[in-house]
Amino acid sequence: MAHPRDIARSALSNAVSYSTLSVSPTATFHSPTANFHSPTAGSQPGSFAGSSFAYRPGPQRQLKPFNTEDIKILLLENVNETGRNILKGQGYQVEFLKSSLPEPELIEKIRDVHVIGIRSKTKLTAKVLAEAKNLLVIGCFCIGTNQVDLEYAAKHGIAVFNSPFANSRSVAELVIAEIISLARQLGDRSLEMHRGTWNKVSAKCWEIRGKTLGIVGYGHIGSQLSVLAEAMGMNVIYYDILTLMAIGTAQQVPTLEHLLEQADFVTLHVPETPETKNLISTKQFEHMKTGSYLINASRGTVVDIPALIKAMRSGKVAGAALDVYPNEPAANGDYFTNDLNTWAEDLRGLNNIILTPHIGGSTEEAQRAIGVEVAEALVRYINQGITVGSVNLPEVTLRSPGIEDEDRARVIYIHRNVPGVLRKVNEILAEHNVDKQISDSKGDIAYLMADISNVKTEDIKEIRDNLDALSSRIITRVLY
Ligand SMILES: NC(=O)C1=CN([C@@H]2O[C@H](COP(=O)(O)OP(=O)(O)OC[C@H]3O[C@@H](n4cnc5c(N)ncnc54)[C@H](O)[C@@H]3O)[C@@H](O)[C@H]2O)C=CC1
Ligand SMILES: O=C(O)CCC(=O)C(=O)O
Repeated sequence: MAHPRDIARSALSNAVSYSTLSVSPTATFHSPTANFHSPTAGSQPGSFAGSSFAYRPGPQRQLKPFNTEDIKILLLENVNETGRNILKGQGYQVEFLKSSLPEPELIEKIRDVHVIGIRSKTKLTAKVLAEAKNLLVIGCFCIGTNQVDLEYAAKHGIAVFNSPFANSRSVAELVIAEIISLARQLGDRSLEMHRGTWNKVSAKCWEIRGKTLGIVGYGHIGSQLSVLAEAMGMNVIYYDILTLMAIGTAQQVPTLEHLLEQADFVTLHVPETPETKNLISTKQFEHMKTGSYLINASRGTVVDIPALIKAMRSGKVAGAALDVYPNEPAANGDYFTNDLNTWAEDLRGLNNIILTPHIGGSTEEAQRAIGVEVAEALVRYINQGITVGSVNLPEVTLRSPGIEDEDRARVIYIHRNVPGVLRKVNEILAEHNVDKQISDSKGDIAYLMADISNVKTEDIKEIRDNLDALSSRIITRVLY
């Protein structure tokens, strides 16, 4: 018996209507530049703002198997208007909420939608996704994707996209500000003045010139930070599980301990994974230099906060800046207290600690660029089935048929990666002319895309039904 998800999705891909012709859709495979300022560019159907790679010059047909207004999108967590405008410009139904939702409300809403857009707070667990019977695709309007059960999503043919580096610069700049602020105890001095106290001190206040910055995780953010820190006269060392090319005169060190023993400032830029949980805990604080500083703008689980509190009380750590926490409030105005994290009051009572509400990527430039990048990826996936940039499905693309190419259809078949599938699929497609075909796999999941010609509207149902009947099938979509 067909799963309700499949029936709902089938309803979309069975609707037989040739879509209107549009201007040339081109593809953006790189983050738009950070100074992208046009909230409306790219909002017209089939055009993509900030495109850096147009893979077919002439006019192309926009492939859609449905009426665009049937597509329901839920955007949570105040997704930037650049993204909202692109999705609305396609004619999709877009519901926009400023905050994340408690799980019961999320489950209620996710049942109904084909697309969900989130940022870092909304947890799309297997339990939540199991209720999302219509869901085709998830857009994470941020870098991190740890909040989504990527494996469950892939196994159920739900694509996940993110914006891999549009906010990296914003995070790196925040960290530079924090390094100086901690070295000069700016947070404490400012707080004292706000309370009416003049406290002019130089003891244990330092220049950052000549100090060593230890970067844990030398990816997009870590390497960007490396450049900025060197420009300010710091020596940079980094630790990463991968061997990575050093930028400038930075040096990779072989172990985390080497880094902790040498660094005056330790800053964390790793993803949330089982390996990075409590990456910095009691043992690691022991390795740190007395009077050094810790900055965490990665994920809250990476630092053992009770251990940090002890290390700061003992003077081992002279200051810290935290932007992320194991449990974060759902919305602005909510409280950050012991109800959320049992140690919150102790943390707030420490000296020289900068606490920010997960604002590392919160700049106008970053949010605008992320809005464009993720919304464009969603449009490409919904309208053309292109998975380039997906974090959980194989990355597959084909150039779209031109407007003159009639009687064409694009078959998308997401399936379990088991032997013999291609043969069976090609038997089904054999009655038509297969113009182009591409297939790729990622672990247990494979994604096949074929553009076929010589297809009549009445053939489409048969193709779908035959593909749906294969035991390897996860999702079938036919776009035309
Ligand atoms: N505070 C904020 O607003 C923001 C926070 N973030 C967080 O920052 C994290 C890092 O971002 P990017 O630099 O863009 O990621 P990235 O993927 O470009 O780089 C992460 C680096 O960490 C390394 N790594 C992974 N596990 C490691 C381990 N156990 N030990 C040492 N190195 C390890 C990887 O090899 C990689 O080089 C994101 O995953 C996200 O969680 C990202 C953007 C904004
Ligand atoms: O600004 C946000 O919503 C989340 C930023 C972040 O942590 C990320 O991009 O991974």
